Order: sequence, then structure tokens, then C-alpha cells
Amino acid sequence: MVVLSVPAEVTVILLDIEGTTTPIAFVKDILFPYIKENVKEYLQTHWEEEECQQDVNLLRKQAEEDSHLDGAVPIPAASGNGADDLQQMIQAVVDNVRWQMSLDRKTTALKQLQGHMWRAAFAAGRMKAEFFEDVVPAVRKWREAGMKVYIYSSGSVEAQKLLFGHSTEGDILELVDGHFDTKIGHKVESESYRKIANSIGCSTNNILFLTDVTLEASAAEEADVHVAVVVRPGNAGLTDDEKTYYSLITSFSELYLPSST
Ligand SMILES: CSCCC(=O)C(=O)COP(=O)(O)O
Ligand SMILES: [Mg+2]
Repeated sequence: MVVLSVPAEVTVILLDIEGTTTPIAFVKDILFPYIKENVKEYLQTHWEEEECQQDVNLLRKQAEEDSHLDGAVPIPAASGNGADDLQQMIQAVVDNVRWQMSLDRKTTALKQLQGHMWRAAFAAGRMKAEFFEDVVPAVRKWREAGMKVYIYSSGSVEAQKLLFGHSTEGDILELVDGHFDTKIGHKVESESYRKIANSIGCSTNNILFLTDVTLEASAAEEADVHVAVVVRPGNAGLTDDEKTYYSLITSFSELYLPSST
């Protein structure tokens, strides 16, 4: 088995979710279709609620920022002119969400709405989050060895907690010391990793970030964070240069902590 030694200065392991702890197939084949199929009904049912209105306002702001993009779908401001107007607005939000999802965009606005929509599905037991089988045993071992374990995903913190709270392994939320999402910054920006270190109260070189996306690994590395790229079934392929440059693991069990036995 390949073994990757974790540098002695590392005290925090920061985990990506999709493609790292969790199969991309679970996200693409279960989580995302649920949104596409249910977004219209969700908006019609929850439209009057404060949380739903905040989600729509955030999506509208994002749509304004996206107006220069090819195929962007605008969301009109409410005019308060009756049922037809409301249905048009809901349809615009639905089209905007579907357009963003067709590009797998990671905007905070889209991710907030998705998290709120998954809440009911997880609570009703309609979905259970999948984790690769090496994840839970490895995280338990790291924590026993004194490591802190944090999550950094484009999925909203609320969505992250739903996944860890309703997994095929049971409720594993207690295995995580804290969560970060794109509210701290995007995962391809190195400043996000500095802010995460600051928020945890450590130096960036105390963190080891595990991700499947080399653009994220590169941004983290630029901030002096240690990185390893996780190769899982169904992940995007890496170039030969990326395979040579990055430390690669195919299972969390390949990480060796000098402090553990
Ligand atoms: C954790 S919520 C479901 C996954 C998701 O919406 C997403 O965008 C995952 O992105 P990641 O940063 O974990 O690769
Ligand atoms: Mg990922």
C-alpha cells in the first residue's frame, strides 16, 4: 500500500466532500436531480417564507452579476401584480437554478437554496449520504491521534451538516470539528485558506487539505497549506504533470500520521 507521511507540523485535516469523502455519483445522480425535479414545487410551497425570500433575493443578485454570461437567466424584481406575475417569477428562478446547475456552478446563492431543499428530504429519510468506506475509520483514527478535522466544501454548511448527520454510516457529525463553505471565499482562491486558518486559530502550514480538484489544491498550496489530491472512482482524470506534481492518495488509509501507532 502507498503511504503518505503527514508532516509533523500538521494539526488540522481539512476535507473536501464531493470526490473526496463522498462519490461524485451520489452528488450528480441523487442530490442534484432531487433539486432539478423539485425546485418548482419547493418554491411554490415555500415562497412566502422569509428563508425562501432570502434565497430568491440572493439568486437575483447573483443573476445580475451573471448578466454578461452566455445563456444567463435573469430574475425580475417582484412587481406585486398578481398570480401570473408570481408564476413568471417562480419560473425565472427555476430556469436560473437549472441553468446554474447545468454548468455545475458553485455560487453561494445556488448552494444556499440547495441546502434548504435537501433538509426536508434528509429529515424524511428519503436520502442518506454516501461516504467512501475508508473515511469514517480514518477520521476516527486521526481524531484519536489528536488531529482536528474540518470540512471545506462548496456545498453550504447546512448541506454539509445534513450529509454528515444523515449518512449510510449513521450520524457522524460529531467527527467534525467545524465547517466552511463559500461564504469564507471560493475554493480556488488562496485567500480562502488563509481565512480558514485564521478562523481555526492556526497557521496555514498546520493544515493538510484533501481534495479531488487540482485548482483547489493549487490555491491552498499558494497559501502554504499542505495538500494531497484524492483519486477516487468517478473523479475527473489528472494530467501526467498533475500526477507527478501532487501527492496522490486513493484512500484515507494511505495517510500516515507520525504521532499515531
Ligand atoms: C456538501 S453539499 C453537496 C455537494 C455540493 O453541492 C457541492 O457543490 C460539493 O462541492 P465540493 O466542494 O464538496 O466538491
Ligand atoms: Mg470536490
